[in-house]
Amino acid sequence: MRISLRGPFCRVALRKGQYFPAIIDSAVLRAPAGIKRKLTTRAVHENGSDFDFDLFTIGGGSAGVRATRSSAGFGAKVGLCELPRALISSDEKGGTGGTCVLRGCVPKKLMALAGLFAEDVQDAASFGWEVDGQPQLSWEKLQSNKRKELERLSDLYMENLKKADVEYIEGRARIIDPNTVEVNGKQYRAKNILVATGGAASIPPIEGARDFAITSDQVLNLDEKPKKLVVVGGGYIGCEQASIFNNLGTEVYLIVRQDLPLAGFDREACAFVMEQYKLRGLHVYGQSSPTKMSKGANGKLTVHVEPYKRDGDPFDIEDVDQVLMATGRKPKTQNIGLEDIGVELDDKGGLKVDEFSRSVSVPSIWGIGDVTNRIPLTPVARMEGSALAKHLFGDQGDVKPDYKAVPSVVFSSPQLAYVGKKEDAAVEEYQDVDIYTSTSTPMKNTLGRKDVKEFVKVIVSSKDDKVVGFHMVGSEAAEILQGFAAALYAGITKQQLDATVGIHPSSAEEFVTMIKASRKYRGGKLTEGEPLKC
Ligand SMILES: Cc1cc2nc3c(=O)[nH]c(=O)nc-3n(C[C@H](O)[C@H](O)[C@H](O)COP(=O)(O)OP(=O)(O)OC[C@H]3O[C@@H](n4cnc5c(N)ncnc54)[C@H](O)[C@@H]3O)c2cc1C
Ligand SMILES: NC(=O)c1ccc[n+]([C@@H]2O[C@H](COP(=O)([O-])OP(=O)(O)OC[C@H]3O[C@@H](n4cnc5c(N)ncnc54)[C@H](O)[C@@H]3O)[C@@H](O)[C@H]2O)c1
Repeated sequence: MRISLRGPFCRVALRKGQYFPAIIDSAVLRAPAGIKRKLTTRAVHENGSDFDFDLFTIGGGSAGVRATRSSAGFGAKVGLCELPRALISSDEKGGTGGTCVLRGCVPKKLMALAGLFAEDVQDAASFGWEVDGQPQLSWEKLQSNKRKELERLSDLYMENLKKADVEYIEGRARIIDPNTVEVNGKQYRAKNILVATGGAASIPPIEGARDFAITSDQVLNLDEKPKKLVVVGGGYIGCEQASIFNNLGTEVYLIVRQDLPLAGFDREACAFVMEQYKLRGLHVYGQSSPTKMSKGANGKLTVHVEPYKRDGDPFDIEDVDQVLMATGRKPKTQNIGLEDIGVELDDKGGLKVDEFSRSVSVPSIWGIGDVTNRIPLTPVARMEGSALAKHLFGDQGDVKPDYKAVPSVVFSSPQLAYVGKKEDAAVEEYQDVDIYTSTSTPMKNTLGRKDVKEFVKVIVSSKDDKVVGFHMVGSEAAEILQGFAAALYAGITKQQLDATVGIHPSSAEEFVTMIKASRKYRGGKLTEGEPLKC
């Protein structure tokens, strides 16, 4: 099939600097029918000069790669610049695949899976398996196999970009003017510049932290397994890493500023997951924050912890091998030229964009993924990338990212997953709300670790019977919640949920078998059931 482009600038740049008459083979470009609308404006005259690219992307992480490949799929001429590869990131090092592939989701999940085998061995004994001696973990083998897999994936990302006819440029990009990017001393002109530079760990000004503590990049690449680890910060990274190392046999101390970790999650689910962490031997200190860390002559660290916004005694954690600062991440918007061309940033340094991901101050600049400080998750970064490609080069008119039902999971042990509203937010928004909860022992644990429990919660807006939130704490919560996220997106009612036949025996069936509400709110006030204690 062939498609023709119309208009005065009816030509197409298939390779940088090479222009061809406007008949292109859509099979090569994989462009769906009817994409002509925006391609007629691609890589052509503006201010009297040709552009090298329709779109130039800075950053080859989840966001940048998706936007770039999708744009190329629509027939746009696209370039992408990424830093040379390294597992520990810096201003000069990065690598295709970005945080998710090289120092985020993927290595984290591999490490989490490694830790779960220890639990499995424990559970297997209650099913009659006899394992001779204590199973031993080869740290070196785990790290080396993990590294190979990350490199394989990163290479694959690069190959796929090249297959999609994207011009790949390795180096550090800097924006020179609203349509020019410089890499390795060479300038590239682009009609649109996409900033997808992600974020980096931020370390608060705690005495000794910059000298002695590590970030998530390093904790995923340690040469030796720490015997004793202090994790500062009760967010996603803090809870996941604390849990992972606890499962791998490290003595772990998790320091959390609030009473409960995971501030953005449902309080009842957080209280439940924290009990499960403690049950597995994790030391959790709530309402606490470290104020100092120092290194002794034996190379071991001491962490001084003070109560946070409460009375209480300070204490020291001694003989510590590593301190992980999991205290949040900052968008990477510095030293790439944004400030020089007047690109507006938000108060946390994120690139300020409108609902279509366009910079609010410089129209040729676009931003997606973690750099924009919206929802810093890989599937969201990808969704923003797809939406942008459609918006710029597709045939569906204006397209914006859809944040209607973004599910989220903490890959700790157990996992905590949710989609939709948490209880307090649902009550505030809908006023009349029914809460259904259930606690159970997973079948896998009925013969052994009986204190391992799972928790599910369904939140319903009672006026229209719509389910507005699903929450789960459990070993398979991530796998189970994905389907319920689709149901929530589609607007499922509680009646429809009740009419759904369960899968028996499973943990998932709890979601479709809860008949009686645990609590009810009317007019924003609790009218039935016990108030929440957390
Ligand atoms: C430890 C950890 C675990 C995580 N786990 C999960 C998870 O389980 N699930 C989930 O959904 N999300 C997870 N995340 C979040 C997820 O990794 C990010 O939301 C996602 O990677 C963001 O993608 P991005 O493309 O916006 O940024 P990034 O993936 O960070 O990509 C940005 C890229 O830009 C490059 N770059 C920066 N500056 C320049 C420059 N000047 N020139 C050229 N290139 C440049 C960088 O090298 C980098 O490769 C995790 C994050 C961390 C840190
Ligand atoms: N499974 C996942 O999807 C996953 C996993 C990891 C990261 N991520 C993404 O990456 C982002 C960053 O993760 P994160 O865990 O670094 O950030 P976060 O914002 O989730 O958590 C940071 C935590 O550090 C605490 N903190 C900050 N300063 C502190 C101090 N001085 N003392 C004690 N505690 C302090 C905060 O209260 C907060 O609880 C997340 O928002 C998430 O979107 C996702």
